[in-house]
Amino acid sequence: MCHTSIQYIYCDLYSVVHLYSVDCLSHSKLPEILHGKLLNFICPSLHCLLLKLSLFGKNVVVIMESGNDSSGLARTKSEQLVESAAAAAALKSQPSIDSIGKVDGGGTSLTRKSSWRMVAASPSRGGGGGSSRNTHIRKTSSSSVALSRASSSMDFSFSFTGFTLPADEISDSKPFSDEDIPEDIEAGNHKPKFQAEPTLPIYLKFTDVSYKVMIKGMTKNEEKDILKGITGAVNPGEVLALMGPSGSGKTSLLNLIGGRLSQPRISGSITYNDLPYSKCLKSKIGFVTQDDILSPHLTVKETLTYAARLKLPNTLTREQKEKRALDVIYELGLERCQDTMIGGSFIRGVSGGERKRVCVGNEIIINPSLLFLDEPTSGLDSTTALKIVQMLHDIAEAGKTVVTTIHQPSSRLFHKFDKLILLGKGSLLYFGKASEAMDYFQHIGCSPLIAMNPAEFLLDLANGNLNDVSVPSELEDKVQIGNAQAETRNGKPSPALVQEYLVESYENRVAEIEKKKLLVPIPLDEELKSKVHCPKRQWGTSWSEQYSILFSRGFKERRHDYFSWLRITQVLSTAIILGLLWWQSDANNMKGLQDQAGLLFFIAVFWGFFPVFTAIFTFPQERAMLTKERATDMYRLSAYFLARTTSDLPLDLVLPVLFLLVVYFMAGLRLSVGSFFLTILTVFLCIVAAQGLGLAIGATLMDLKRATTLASVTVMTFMLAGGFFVKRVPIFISWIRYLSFNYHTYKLLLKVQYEQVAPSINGIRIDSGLTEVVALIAMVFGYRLLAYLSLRRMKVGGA
Ligand SMILES: Nc1ncnc2c1ncn2[C@@H]1O[C@H](COP(=O)(O)OP(=O)(O)OP(=O)(O)O)[C@@H](O)[C@H]1O
Repeated sequence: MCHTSIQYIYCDLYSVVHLYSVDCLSHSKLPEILHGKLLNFICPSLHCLLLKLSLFGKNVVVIMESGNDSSGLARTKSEQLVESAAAAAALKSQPSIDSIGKVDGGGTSLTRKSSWRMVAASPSRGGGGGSSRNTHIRKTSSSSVALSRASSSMDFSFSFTGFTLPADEISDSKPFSDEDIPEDIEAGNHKPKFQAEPTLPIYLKFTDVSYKVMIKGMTKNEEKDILKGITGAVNPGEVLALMGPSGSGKTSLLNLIGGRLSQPRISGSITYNDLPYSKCLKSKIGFVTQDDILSPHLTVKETLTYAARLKLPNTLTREQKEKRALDVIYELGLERCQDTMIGGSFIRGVSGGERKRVCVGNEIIINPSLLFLDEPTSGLDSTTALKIVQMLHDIAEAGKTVVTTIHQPSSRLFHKFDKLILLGKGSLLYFGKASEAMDYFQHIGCSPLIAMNPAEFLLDLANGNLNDVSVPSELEDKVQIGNAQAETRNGKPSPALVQEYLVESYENRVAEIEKKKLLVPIPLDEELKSKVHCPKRQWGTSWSEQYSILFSRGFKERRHDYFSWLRITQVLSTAIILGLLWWQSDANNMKGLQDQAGLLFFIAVFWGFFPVFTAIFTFPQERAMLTKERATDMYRLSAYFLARTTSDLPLDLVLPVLFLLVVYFMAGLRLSVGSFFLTILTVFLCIVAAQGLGLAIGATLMDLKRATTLASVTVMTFMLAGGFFVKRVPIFISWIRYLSFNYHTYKLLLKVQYEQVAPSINGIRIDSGLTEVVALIAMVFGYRLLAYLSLRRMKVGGA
């Protein structure tokens, strides 16, 4: 029976707001529903509130839903809505909100707690048409979008303090339709193409996972529990969210189940298709870290193209790989910024949301079976965050398994997760369907008393904060007994007690059931299952290809360095000052020769000093990137190492040539082509040897402070032992000069200039120079080998 035509706004207390148009309502128990809802609202266990406002002559109903109890859970949202709408129709006869308050005496608390100030809609517009459209009850996913669209078009804002809508626009507020839903957010409209390609389904299970770390103290070491017996599972097609307060262990758990931690203090079982972690999983896992690890000087397109070329298998051509990168750019909506540099602390680049999407793109480019993300939405506005979570949803829908940590999602985000793990101080407080989390906590006596985003409510609980949350009778008893330790100032149980209660409740009611569920074998045939296990690593491309891609990437990354006017000016100005000071020096007399020897020693020191200090930064600065990329077996370390060290060589050649072109001729050094080129060659050898030392120190210590301290001591020692300052070095320390590249360079430079002038200069004997050349070449390779071995022993996740 059609009672009325009414448009109303449905709001769940998690701030999801939906507009509905309903005109055909029938319900035989309207008064009961009304009374029930209002009474329930006053009781903590309640879930629905109806208000009717007669404002500006319009019939307006707000329905707020604060979660479901167990019976509510069984009902669908649309069923609840039909009930609510029916109640709304009944309310039409009620004069005002005050009269509702009088029904149960709860009006005061109702207005105080929720303070919905004004909600309005015109019955003539929303429901007046009597068309079939008006009887349609929209599904929740699109309706939330509809409201945001509707709210902007109607110019009202929504918050927990209510809506505000200019009175003159109330009657103009138009009902929304399907066309109103923005394309980019509407679920399912934006299906990724490549993500739909079939991948190996991976079922992830983890049972009783514990993780401890050793904290080093001044006097003794202490063991700290980071995770305590966490159990959970996630299947292909699902998004599992890890939630909890800061420091609760989300990242640690994500790293553990993502195969990124391999320490002896880990216990429990983690399986992928019922098999343990194996190295070949690296190429099937995408892992988006909390910090965006990207090269700031590459553009979005370059970043994704290099990732595609390195990660994708050789079965694809270069063009296909580049096309895949473009597909990812398109799928992630990065077309507009594809030629923008990523940027960093000192260079303005893409926005935070775009950078996060590039990070995600970097990982999904391989079409991974398992995708892990650490706080992919932190620092983003709610719309961008929603886009990212919607994207995760799409990825999961394509058959991937997605696990993400999330800090404080909005209610819209929260509803996009399939499963939820709630952690509190490393303990499991809840594992199960995200949609059932509120019911579970209501079931154990913790219900929100006011409008609350479920995520906020859950985080409050995990923090042990029961403000605006009903206190379970068990805890109330403890407080009433007068246990001082259990009570806080406001008469609420202490956070520690709340957490203890939540952990125990989960252990007693759910944990065992969930563990039993995990014992059920996964529904895959053995052959498919075993594909997660293979004895050998799988590289995307061959060694030579990896080398050439990394060389080209390194070259592009540092192109700004190569043509940095600052560096060129620095070198040229030093050269000019030297040239002026030693202007046309004459080596034919003893004083002039002594002066020139001083210049040659300075050249040996100058080109020994700078390369050490620039090379020191190489590996510590790239450590995060290297660890991230090596953790996914993107390339071999040897290919990276060689590419990284050789891609710097062009600059290392250009600058000393410029320098010598100025100094050599201004200072009037030996005018012969051979001498000039031998001088360049000597300086070049010195640079490459010194770089090797810098690389070795950086790679061994991986800490810039310690590395620069060690380097300054070493360089100073080598300089002092270089043969210019001290002539008579005590025998027991004289060996040190043979380690000094300054000494060998100086000796070679003297030889090139004066081999025909004198048998020894400044106490340094001029000989064939072979020893010096061999010593420098040995340093070039020896220091690099040391650097390489140091990098090898560097831990990468899951290696
Ligand atoms: N290797 C470690 N050594 C010492 N403490 C550690 C180590 N790893 C983790 N912790 C500690 O374990 C706790 C959990 O850390 P984790 O990073 O997993 O928390 P989180 O929930 O991800 O926090 P956030 O949301 O702030 O990122 C923290 O107290 C952290 O200090």
